[in-house]
Amino acid sequence: MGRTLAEKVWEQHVVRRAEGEPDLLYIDLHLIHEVTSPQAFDGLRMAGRPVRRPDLTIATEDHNVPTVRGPINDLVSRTQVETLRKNCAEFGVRLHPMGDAGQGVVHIIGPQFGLTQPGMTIVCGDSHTSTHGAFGGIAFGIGTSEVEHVLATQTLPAYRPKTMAIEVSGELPPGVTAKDLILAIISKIGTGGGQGHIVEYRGEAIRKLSMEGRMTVCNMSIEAGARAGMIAPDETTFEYLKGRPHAPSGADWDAAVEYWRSLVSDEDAVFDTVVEIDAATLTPFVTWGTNPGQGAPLGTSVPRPEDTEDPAAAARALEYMGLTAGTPLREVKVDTVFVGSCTNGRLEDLRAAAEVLRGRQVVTRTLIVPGSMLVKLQAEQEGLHEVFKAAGAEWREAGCSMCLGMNPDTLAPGERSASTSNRNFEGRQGKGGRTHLVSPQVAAATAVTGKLTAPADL
Ligand SMILES: CC(C)[C@H](C(=O)O)[C@@H](O)C(=O)O
Ligand code: SF4
Repeated sequence: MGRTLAEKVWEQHVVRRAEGEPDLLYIDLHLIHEVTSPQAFDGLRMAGRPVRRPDLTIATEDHNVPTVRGPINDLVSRTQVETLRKNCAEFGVRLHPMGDAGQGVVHIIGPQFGLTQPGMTIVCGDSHTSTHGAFGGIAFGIGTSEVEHVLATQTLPAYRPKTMAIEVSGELPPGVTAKDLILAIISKIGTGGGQGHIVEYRGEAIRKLSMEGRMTVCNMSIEAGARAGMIAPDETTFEYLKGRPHAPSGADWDAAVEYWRSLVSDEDAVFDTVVEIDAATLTPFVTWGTNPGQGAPLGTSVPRPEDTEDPAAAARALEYMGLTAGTPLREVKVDTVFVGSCTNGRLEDLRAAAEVLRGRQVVTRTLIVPGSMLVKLQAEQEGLHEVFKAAGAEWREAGCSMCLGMNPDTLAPGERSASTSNRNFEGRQGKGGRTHLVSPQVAAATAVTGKLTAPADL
């Protein structure tokens, strides 16, 4: 019987297998940030162990950094960042600190450096590690004790998840993005729909996505409860990687591409679960509730709880969100717009937002936060920052920013945002803050009108 892509990559990395035990997997790349690594390094120190493969370990500062640079005033945040610096210096781990040209959100910098490659196993103490699966590897988030295990041994014990295929046929209509697609998928299968599975996104619409779009889709796999998301590598992947600092070159490149081409699910491979979606039926999609599965097409209205899968949860969500069933989503007023995060903080996302904002004015507080300092530099080389500033938006330094309230970029209680991030949980962007997840295009159009809006409405 044929094998799925996930099975191929997994089998390639098993260093020990025993009946009734998790497989011991070799890890090709370990990404680190300040929030989930301190205790892991403490554990190593106490055991008197070094980092096994500092050359396969890379760290950045992202969650706690202020995007208007200056000292970190919050004590917990400052301690986490200082601790990361000390740990990386002591254990010989490459770190991209605040102020460094390579600094950025952990899931943006891996691909940008060409560290993230097809067929790899990639882990990080962070749930959105699934982003890296866009290159055709197995990438997933791990807990702090697992971070310690990987630091010490470059391996990880793990049970092999089941496999799920999400087949996206047809073509996304104009104005409909990868973000709309993944929000629609999560609202269809639910926040638990992918549980216990590695999802492989397949089909014509996926093949047509850019690497940035593929990363947006894989990023949010975790919001559907999946262990990981992945997309088989193809010419789009190779083109993106070619020439990046850590991509192979010369004869090594040719050999790598030859291997990478084998990283596809076999024709006769059998998935445990299959979900089918027709891309042509999709329209811009927004969330109305307090989990990423509570979403609807922008052209519809806030649903009645009794018309949803879980009426009690929907009623609670509407209460928290301050929304009334039946209100057209286009009538929902927003006071803050955030474009950024590891979901939508890449150059393509900023270009899309700039295209909408060019020659227009924002009426909301609007934060445009590049996912990495390299994205910032590239955006500035194209003059995108001038477009944002002329429109009245704030142009910031790289970091997680308003994706979550671990730094000064937060919503005040009762404030409502249109946000290109990936989680709309209660208090996610600040205590009492209300979040609508949207694409960069919808975020930018919303900034112009002050209500949830698609560019086509302008
Ligand atoms: C802080 C970190 C552990 C967390 C995660 O695991 O995803 C964060 O990045 C998030 O997006 O909620
Ligand atoms: S940008 Fe948001 S989702 Fe991504 S790592 Fe940072 S906090 Fe997590």
